[in-house]
Amino acid sequence: VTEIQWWHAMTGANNDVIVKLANDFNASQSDYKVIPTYKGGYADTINAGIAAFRAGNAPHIMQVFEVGTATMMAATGAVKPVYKLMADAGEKFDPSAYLPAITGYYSTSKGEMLSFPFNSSSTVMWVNLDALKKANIAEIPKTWPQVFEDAKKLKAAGYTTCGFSGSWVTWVNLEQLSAWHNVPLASKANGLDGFDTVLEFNGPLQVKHLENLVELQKDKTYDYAGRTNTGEGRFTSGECPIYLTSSAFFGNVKAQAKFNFTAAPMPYYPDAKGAPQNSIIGGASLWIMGGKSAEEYKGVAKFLTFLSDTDRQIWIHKASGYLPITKAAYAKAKEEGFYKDQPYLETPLLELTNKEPTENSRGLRLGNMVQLRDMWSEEIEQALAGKKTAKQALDSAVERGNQMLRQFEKTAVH
Ligand SMILES: O=P(O)(O)OC[C@H](O)CO
Repeated sequence: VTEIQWWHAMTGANNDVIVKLANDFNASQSDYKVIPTYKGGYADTINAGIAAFRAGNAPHIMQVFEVGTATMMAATGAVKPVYKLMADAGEKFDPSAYLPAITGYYSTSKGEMLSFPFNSSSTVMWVNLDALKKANIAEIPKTWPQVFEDAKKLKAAGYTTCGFSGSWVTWVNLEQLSAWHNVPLASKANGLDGFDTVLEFNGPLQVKHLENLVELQKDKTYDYAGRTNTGEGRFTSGECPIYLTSSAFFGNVKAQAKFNFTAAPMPYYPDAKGAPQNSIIGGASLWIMGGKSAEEYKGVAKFLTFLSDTDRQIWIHKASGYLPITKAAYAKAKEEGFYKDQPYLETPLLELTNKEPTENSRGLRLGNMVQLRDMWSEEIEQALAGKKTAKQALDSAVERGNQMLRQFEKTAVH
């Protein structure tokens, strides 16, 4: 049996999904064995993978979050592009079978798919419906001003430590916020059109949004919940009744929340022209590492085909809240009437396709993004702590970030 190592970053309900997929694949044939290993959060996993590659013992398959895409693309030689893998292995593969909003993120401008879009998500607003009832809020808020107003009512109704919050602070409040309002995060289509991109997220919209969060943090109408998704338990425990994070929070919400819930579209500022635009994807894709044998690659290719199967895609979608990645799976989920029962699982798909994407909403691809996000988070934390104004924090995040981007341009081979 040829072993295939799969490093991943999934915990909770989504870890169960990974383990079941590997077990089912292993049971379906006897030539290959996929062995999944949890390597920590997304940042830990990419760092572990890069270190392992340098030491000559990289896994075959590595799950890399969407913002690690530029780093992986620039790592020529370290990776085997998916389109090449499938062709070399003689595995049937049609890139047009996948949803374009997803594959665009992971393909070259020529449409060559570099990584396999395994788990794509988008940001949604998770809502505790019982809490809304308790606070006499009749409608799910659609705009940011409504969220702020409702969060105050929720606080008064007993949710004293957190009216609303969210995970992945930069993803939600800078990256998705910018796309959803059709304003640039960075030039050159947020870096998709070239590594010589400059950050531009210190504009009026982003500054105003951060000012609002800073103001509401003072009495915990908003309460910061961290740089990654470790704060998500604050929604399922019932502490924070409105919570913006990934659609892939679904598995844990379903298993843990003892209240009625839904996932609504991200709020928008009604005075912003053109909002809401469309959201961008989050989640991760599978990168195939370089330097493995033809036999091992054959097994990896078969595993990617196994993952693309329509019914399996629907199962992943229903179990996790990640998106069905193929057009066939999305169409079948609709036909089955699935979204009539659970409309909230279609929310991220409707956001992604809300309008034809613009230069500001096709996606983003920035080098050193793991480090960028950490630094942006640090600046936002300083503003929330009252050590800097929102404008100062975002100006500094842009300036420091541009230096990191120029560093990436100098050192990356691309
Ligand atoms: O929780 P996920 O897997 O949907 O990922 C959320 C963000 O996109 C991570 O960068």
